[in-house]
Amino acid sequence: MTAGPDRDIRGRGFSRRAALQAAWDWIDRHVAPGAPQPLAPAGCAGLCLAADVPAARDWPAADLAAVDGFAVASSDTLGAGSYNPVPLMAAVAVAAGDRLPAGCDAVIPFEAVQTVGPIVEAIDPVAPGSGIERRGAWAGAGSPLLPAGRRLRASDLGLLAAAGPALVPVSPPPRVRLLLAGGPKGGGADLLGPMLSALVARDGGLVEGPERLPADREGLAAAFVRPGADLMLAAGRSGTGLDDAAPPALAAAGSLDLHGIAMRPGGSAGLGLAGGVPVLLLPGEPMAALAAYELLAGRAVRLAAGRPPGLPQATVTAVTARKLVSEIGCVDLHRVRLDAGGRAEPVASPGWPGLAAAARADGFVLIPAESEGVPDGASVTIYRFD
Ligand SMILES: Nc1nc2c(c(=O)[nH]1)N[C@H]1C(S)=C(S)[C@@H](COP(=O)(O)OP(=O)(O)OC[C@H]3O[C@@H](n4cnc5c(N)ncnc54)[C@H](O)[C@@H]3O)O[C@H]1N2
Ligand code: MOO
Repeated sequence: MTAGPDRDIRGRGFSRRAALQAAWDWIDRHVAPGAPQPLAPAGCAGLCLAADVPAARDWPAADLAAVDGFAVASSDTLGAGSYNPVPLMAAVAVAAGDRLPAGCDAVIPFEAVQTVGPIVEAIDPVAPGSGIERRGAWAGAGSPLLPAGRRLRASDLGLLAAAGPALVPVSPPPRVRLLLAGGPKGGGADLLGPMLSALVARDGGLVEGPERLPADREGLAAAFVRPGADLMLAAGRSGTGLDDAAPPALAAAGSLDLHGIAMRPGGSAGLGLAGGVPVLLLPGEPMAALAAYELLAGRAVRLAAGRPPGLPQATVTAVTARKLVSEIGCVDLHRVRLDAGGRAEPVASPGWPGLAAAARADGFVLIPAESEGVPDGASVTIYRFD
């Protein structure tokens, strides 16, 4: 058993750690986006659609010229050829984007006609629909425009202005309370506030804090039960030391459902509920906090924001320059850099702390729990830090 709400493991150490997959399952069961809000699309860049959005009207709204030339009835060009120019008495000069005049069903580009004085002559027949954009060609009223879950891109805002409804249902950004428990020891600077705030914002959360609190069980428990947050992250004092107040504080405020996760770095992370709100406990050691954010907390923030739960980093495949050793039963996060030959070279072992090593790395490779690692020359997926 991992520590439950009633068992204080301070001074005893972890007897067993939960599988990372079990922590993901817990997050997927307990975290959901907030009720959809109808918002004007202009303010929705980066937010996620909470439902499918169909086109509200035909786009284009009418048949339009797609080229600069002469709008014609295609039947008027029948039999035209360079030896049989056909005068087009009803041709109307149009520019691309103009509404097609009544009675016309094609546009002949300037290059495909000859003019004799004021007379325009077709030197080739045109098919109906040639040189035009039909009404509803890009989207017909009621047809699917954007799917639920879509994180709105700049171009989507254009699409919605063209053919979407006045208001779209979006998942509101979750309010993420960021608590720093205890802070750095030995008078160092706080690294976790800036780093975790940026990560939460990256994943679509609205940061409340960071709030610095002493490593005190009552004070932390009070911060956990305070209403107003959709999700909470508490970083620092998450381990098994005598000063590690965050796990017992969460147990007192609600429930400590998992503590100790089979991953490196970040293995002293935990999770539970306070006042019905999911709480993630992250280690204080900054590299462990980064790993636990990426592998656990980030998933919760993205789900709460209505985003896909998987890692958001761009990936690249590379061949290892050296063996990546891994501990069986534990997901290992290897910081790697790409060497001059484009090969993945480890910069530090998963058990070695330090954010400085992350700064020297281009990304990370994840070795699954069942693997002893990968040999040199093997192909791996790198999640890029940038
Ligand atoms: N018996 C065992 N001891 C430890 C284990 C274990 O499995 N058995 N795991 C180790 C691992 S791994 C880690 S990681 C740490 C986790 O420690 P905590 O989460 O309790 O972290 P703290 O005690 O708060 O501090 C550790 C370290 O981090 C620095 N820190 C904390 N907050 C900040 C901050 N806001 N900004 C910058 N740096 C911060 C702090 O100065 C400490 O150096 O437990 C091991 N022990
Ligand atoms: O939580 Mo500790 O890395 O396992 O660095």
